Amino acid sequence: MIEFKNLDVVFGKQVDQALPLLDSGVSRNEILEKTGCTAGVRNANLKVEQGEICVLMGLSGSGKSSLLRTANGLNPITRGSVHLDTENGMQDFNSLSEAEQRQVRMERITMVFQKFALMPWLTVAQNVAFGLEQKGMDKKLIREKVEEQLELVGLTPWADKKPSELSGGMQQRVGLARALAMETDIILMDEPFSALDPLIRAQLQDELLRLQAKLNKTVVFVSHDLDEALKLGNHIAIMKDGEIVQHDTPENIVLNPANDYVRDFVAHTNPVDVVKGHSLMRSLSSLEQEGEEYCLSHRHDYWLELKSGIDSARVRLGDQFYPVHKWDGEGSIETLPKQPAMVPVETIMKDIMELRYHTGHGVLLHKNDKVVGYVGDKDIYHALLGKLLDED
Ligand SMILES: Nc1ncnc2c1ncn2[C@@H]1O[C@H](COP(=O)(O)OP(=O)(O)OP(=O)(O)O)[C@@H](O)[C@H]1O
Repeated sequence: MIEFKNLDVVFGKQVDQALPLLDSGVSRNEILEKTGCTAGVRNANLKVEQGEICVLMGLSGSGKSSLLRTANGLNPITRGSVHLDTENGMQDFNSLSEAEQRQVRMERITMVFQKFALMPWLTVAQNVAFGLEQKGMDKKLIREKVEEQLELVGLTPWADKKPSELSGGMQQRVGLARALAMETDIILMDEPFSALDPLIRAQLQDELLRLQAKLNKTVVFVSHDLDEALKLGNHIAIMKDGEIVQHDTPENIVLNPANDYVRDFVAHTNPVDVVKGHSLMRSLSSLEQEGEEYCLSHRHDYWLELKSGIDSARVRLGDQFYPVHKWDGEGSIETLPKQPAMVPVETIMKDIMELRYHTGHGVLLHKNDKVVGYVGDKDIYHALLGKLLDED
């Protein structure tokens, strides 16, 4: 976990003069005019939990990198604090001695850069090994770890090549492998995919999500691309002129923008691509229950029968029973049987609508193999009419 508390970053010589202006709400431009200082970050408060990807998003110059770089000491903290999970619990990074800070940086945090920052004279494997050697790790162990990481990002055959022999996307995979090899809990990513072309970029985003599902890191990810933020972020913090103006789930950012700045960002985003099953559904516990059956629709005499586990689930329409088909997102919806579908709660609304359309049934949702809810037409219409979050 990492937490930024009341954090200000002011660049310039006359910081003492700039701070009172910052506190009285004077604009960034005026502070610059009066003192020559730039308010990079203003009173940022942000907590990123273990297992979460938090995307810092905003226009160029909004302070994303300045905030990110305080986490590992690349930018000075003018005021406020950054707290990190260490073996001694949560600790204020600035209160540590220099030696402790160095150790925390090495053991708790790694960073992936936009321009990869690989060493051109070293091979792929040597680049991945570099940080581990700095740590003083045993040679044999390093070899094992490097092999493991290269395997994880699909670069095993390229281990002995130089970075210049690799494409941009592959070089960034090396950057990712190098960061993962350090086995730190926290990974800072400063526009890591921005230099890549769209197809490779999408592949690396998928790869990051796949790795994250497995590795459960605390990731702070800077991006100026809303689609990327919506795809990757469990939470998104939108920054403007150094301030975090909204910190929220992707769905809330799109459906309930906090101000016009955020509204402009999301104006062209289709909620159908963003809203997930867990926000749409009626929860199982809220459905009327009769014995082993849960009511999906009284009007249609439509019920979910759940005797024991998820595999026993079936749906009854009048006196006709339908087995439930589990779908995990692989393959095309059009080829699925015309039976009620059971999908993970994270499934996006677009897929849920397509499942509803194709199967002729409402869609059941599960989390870790437990049935948790149901999405019917009513729930879809509610969301489309923007009523979703008002009701929660
Ligand atoms: N080392 C520095 N010295 C002086 N000013 C700086 C420094 N680093 C950043 N700034 C200023 O702080 C403000 C925030 O910059 P920052 O790089 O954090 O924004 P950003 O949102 O990451 O932008 P980008 O997307 O362009 O990288 C800008 O006005 C920038 O000029």
